[in-house]
Amino acid sequence: MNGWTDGDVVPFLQRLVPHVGRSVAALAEKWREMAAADGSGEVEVDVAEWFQEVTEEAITRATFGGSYNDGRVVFGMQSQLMAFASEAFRKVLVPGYRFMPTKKNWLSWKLDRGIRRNLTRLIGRRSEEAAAAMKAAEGEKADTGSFRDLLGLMINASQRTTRAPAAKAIPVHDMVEECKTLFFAGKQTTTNLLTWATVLLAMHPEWQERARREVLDVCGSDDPSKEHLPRLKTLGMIINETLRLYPPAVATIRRAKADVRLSDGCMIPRDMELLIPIMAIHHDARHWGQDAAQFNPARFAGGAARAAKHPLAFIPFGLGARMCVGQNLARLEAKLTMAVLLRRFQIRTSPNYVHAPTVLMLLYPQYGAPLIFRPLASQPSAADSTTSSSCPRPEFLCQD
Ligand code: HEM
Repeated sequence: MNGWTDGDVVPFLQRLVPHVGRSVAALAEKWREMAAADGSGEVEVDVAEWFQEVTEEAITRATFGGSYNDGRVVFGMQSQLMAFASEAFRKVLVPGYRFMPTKKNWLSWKLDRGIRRNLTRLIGRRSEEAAAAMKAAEGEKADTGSFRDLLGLMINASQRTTRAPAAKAIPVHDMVEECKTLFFAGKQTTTNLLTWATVLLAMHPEWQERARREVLDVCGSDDPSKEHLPRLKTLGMIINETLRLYPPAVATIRRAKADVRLSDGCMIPRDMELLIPIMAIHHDARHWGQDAAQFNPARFAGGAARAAKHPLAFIPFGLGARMCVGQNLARLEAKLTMAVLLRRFQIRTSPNYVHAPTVLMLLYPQYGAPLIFRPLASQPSAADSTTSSSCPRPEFLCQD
């Protein structure tokens, strides 16, 4: 998936802005109606649950683009499968249990077959369309290489390699697995980022107010567009500080390709697996100073690389060749979601909120994230939406 350039990624992400913006605005509208229906004029929602809608829509659009409706069916099935997997993860592991013909296992197998069948059919149809487009473009300077969605990127790469004698096409099976990986890697991680960022805004009203003022200054009476997002610097700092304190992926793994001797004399033999403890590095006072455990977005004012004493002390998306391919999409979703919500609501923690981060593959709030949303007096009209026009600079790609 790493064969894309900034020239491909920027327009691709920009096209997603209106879709993600609309889905957050729709969510906010539901909360506003719920608040209006309640005598108190405010509403308590568990954002850890509700944000799932936003991130599922975003990853489905990013992966399938024009085939969104077909993709939605597939990812709907995968969502159910992931719910079963996370339930199983909470239980005691009984070796071999997953092969037993229990009702849940039957259902999981059926869902898995359905996902593969639907994806294979979709990939077949899209490949035929891409081949026809490529044929039609032969002899012309048409750009069939640029992509509108991630599946298209894979299909284009496969079609190009089919024509290059030494290269191999990407097998359909691999494309199916890549689509499944994108959903798995992109949905819950981003839901957790949105959740922790909103919780932190609720806990820190001074930063919430600062971010809201910035959103109103930059966006005026409009909902945020792709031109506005790069200018929301305070929000960028808040998102980075959220990723530092509550990195959704708490660790990653590497295997040494060769013997390596570290500067302190410690020897890492070839093939040894190393756990990179992202969360621990992010909380290490030697890198972040004595306030390492405190929420202080200001530490990111000079950019992510200069926030800590060591430039690689901030690695929420990993690093190197296998670094997360979805980080710009995740940042875009987070900025857009926070900006849309801050324009509409005052946010505070509910008395029912218990601060208990826990690791269940990812970093979750153990008892959910019930927050209280009070609609602000001046609300954007329903007709307001995230609009698009040309953006000169690929600033989505910077780490703020
Ligand atoms: C806040 C959200 C996210 C976080 C914290 C996150 C974190 C990570 C981390 C830590 C890795 C491992 C990198 C390494 O080992 O160096 C990774 C890999 C990956 N992520 Fe993300 N991710 C996020 C969102 C996404 C999204 C939205 C997508 C989908 C577009 C995505 C797709 C992937 C893929 C495909 C890989 C494997 C890359 C490879 O092995 O080459 N991630 N992510």
